[in-house]
Parts: sequence; structure tokens; C-alpha cells
Amino acid sequence: MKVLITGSNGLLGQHLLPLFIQDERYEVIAACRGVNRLPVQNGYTYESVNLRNAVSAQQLLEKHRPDIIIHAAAMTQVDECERNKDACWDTNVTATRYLIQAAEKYNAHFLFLSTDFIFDGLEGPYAEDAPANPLSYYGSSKVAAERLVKNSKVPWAIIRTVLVYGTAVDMQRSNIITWVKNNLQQGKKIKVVDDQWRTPTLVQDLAEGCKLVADKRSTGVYHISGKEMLSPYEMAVQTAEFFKLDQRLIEKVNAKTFVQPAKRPAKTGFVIDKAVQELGYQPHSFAEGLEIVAKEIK
Ligand SMILES: NC(=O)C1=CN([C@@H]2O[C@H](COP(=O)(O)OP(=O)(O)OC[C@H]3O[C@@H](n4cnc5c(N)ncnc54)[C@H](OP(=O)(O)O)[C@@H]3O)[C@@H](O)[C@H]2O)C=CC1
Ligand SMILES: Cc1cn([C@H]2C[C@H](O)[C@@H](COP(=O)(O)OP(=O)(O)O[C@H]3O[C@@H](C)C(=O)[C@@H](O)[C@H]3O)O2)c(=O)[nH]c1=O
Repeated sequence: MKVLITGSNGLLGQHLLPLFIQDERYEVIAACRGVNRLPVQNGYTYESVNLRNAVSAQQLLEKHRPDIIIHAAAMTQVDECERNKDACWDTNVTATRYLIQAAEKYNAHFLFLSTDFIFDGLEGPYAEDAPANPLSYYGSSKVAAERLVKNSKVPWAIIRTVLVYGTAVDMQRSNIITWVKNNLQQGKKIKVVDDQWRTPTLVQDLAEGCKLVADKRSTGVYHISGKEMLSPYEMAVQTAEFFKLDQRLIEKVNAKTFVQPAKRPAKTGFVIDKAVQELGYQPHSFAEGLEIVAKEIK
């Protein structure tokens, strides 16, 4: 069984690869732009490709004809997406369309990664059937890409997740744990909001959720996230406590004073009952997640 993982240099991609490489049922193709940044360099095929290029995307699938495509590649810097809408659309929507068109030629199973940012955050936590109403351009691009997936002719699954944390090699963007830890360790003050709510997701749990969907060839929409609802402020305090760092450096702010270029939905978070019941998905708690991340950082 051939599986293609796009965005393999990214936070999720770097944790998906080892899961599939160690499962001898799968032949793994990793695809990303630029050089392969993965620490493990054998046991799979790496393809350097810019998925915004239609011919490259087409040729990637024609060459390998993967049975399963896990499309994790995206432009994930939400504020950058607001400032550079064309790049955001080209990467998150147009590249997805190219892959779907190529997959339809031989009916590959298409697994698409999406986000809680498709919701407006007025009524979280959200189940899979909640109506989308994105506040950011990034969120809108994911709504558009989901629509392409849902209207495609291939068997598809959409995995939505929330505020992913963990470590990876050469991460292009920090995440809440590494951001809080690095700043406090350097004695820097940080302003953290206490009026946004998320169900933060350990990257290993998200990777496991994707593997469950792939193994079972499940189709439909699944919410795969952590199980606890926390504010970034609570996450920051728990991170400081865990790493024995100075909590006085954490200044509690709210959306009135803390403004980012792209509007964030206030209260998202996911109801994960469907994934638990249908897939056997079982995420770690945030405290367990901190333990796991701490072991990786050492
Ligand atoms: N992180 C989070 O909190 C959440 C993530 N998600 C979704 O999960 C998925 C994975 O996220 P995550 O791993 O954190 O994202 P990352 O930003 O860590 O990784 C995304 C990867 O996609 C690659 N990529 C971007 N543009 C292209 C392109 N044109 N051609 C080929 N590769 C490209 C990037 O390459 P390069 O390394 O060169 O930049 C990067 O390796 C994404 O679809 C994201 O929207 C959903 C909710 C939350
Ligand atoms: C940078 C920063 C963030 N925060 C809060 C805001 C937010 O709730 C949380 C994370 O903020 P960031 O801007 O780092 O991350 P953000 O862009 O909000 O993360 C999003 O990424 C995309 C890919 C997704 O799909 C979403 O699920 C979500 O994970 O931390 C602060 O309170 N203070 C700060 O200085």
C-alpha cells in the first residue's frame, strides 16, 4: 500500500513519517518543497516538489500513484495568510485542487488536514456537523479546500485539528509550548490571552489520528484534537509550572489589548466523540503532552 505524505518537513509531517515507515504494510513517499529536513533519511522516498505548480503536482502522483494521499502541506502562518492572500489561496486551495484532479485519475483515498479556524468561535466546542463561518483568510482558504475535497470523485476524509503543539526539526513556526518555554527561559515577558479557548493537540496524537483514518480507509469528517478546553493563558501557566519557569513573566491580556493581523475565533475546541467511537482515537491530556514534549526537547 503506497502512502504519499505532503508537507513532510512540517510539524505534523515529521511525526507522520515514522508512524508509516515502521508499518511494513506501507511504502512511504514524503513530499515537500526544498530539501528533506527529516532526521531519518531512509526507509522512504523523498520528493522535492512545489505543489503550487500544477505540472509538478500532477507528475508526483503519476510517478508514484499512491493509494492514500495525506495532504498536510499548507501555508499555516495565519497572519501571513491575511497579509498575502494570493500565496495563501495558491497553497491552501489551488494546490489541493491539483492533487485532487490527479487523484481522481485513479481513485486514490484523499485525506485532507483542516482546522478549527473554519469556525467563528462563538459557540465552541464544535462537532463535525457545525456550520463553518471563518474569520480569517486562512480559515476561508480551508473552507474552500474542504469544499473541493467534499465535491471530489475520490474517497475522502477531512481531519480537522486545533492548536497543534510539539517539537520538530527546523520548525518554520513555533507553537504555544515552545514559544512560551523559549521566551521565559530567556527571561522575556510575554502577553498571553485568556479570552480565547482551544483544545490543544499533541502532534503525536494528531499523527496517530491520521494513521487510524488511513488504516481503516475511513471517509467523512473527523475532529481530532486534545480533549481539554484551555485558554492560551492557562497553557502558558501550565508550561511555566512544568518547566519551573518564572510565571511572573506571563502577562494576562485579552482580545481588546492583544491584536493580531488576522482575527482569531474566540472559543473553538472540538467535540471528539466521533473519532473516539469510530476510530478508537485516544488523545493524551495536556499534562501528559507536556511530559512528552519535555522528553523530546532534552
Ligand atoms: N499547526 C497547527 O496548529 C494546525 C495545523 N493544521 C493543519 O495541519 C496541517 C499540518 O500543519 P503543520 O504541520 O503544523 O504545518 P507546518 O507549517 O509545520 O508544515 C506545513 C508544510 O507544508 C509545506 N508547504 C507549504 N507550501 C508548500 C508548497 N507550495 N509545496 C509543498 N509543500 C509546501 C511547508 O514547507 P516548508 O517547510 O518548506 O515551509 C511545511 O513543511 C496543515 O494543513 C495545517 O493547516 C490545522 C489546525 C492546527
Ligand atoms: C503569539 C501570541 C499568541 N498568543 C495566543 C493566541 C492564540 O490563541 C495562541 C496561538 O497563537 P499563534 O498566533 O501562535 O497561533 P495561531 O495562528 O492562532 O494558531 C493557529 O494555527 C493554525 C495553523 C490553525 O489551524 C489553528 O488551529 C491555530 O493552531 O496563543 C498570545 O496570547 N500571545 C502571543 O503573543
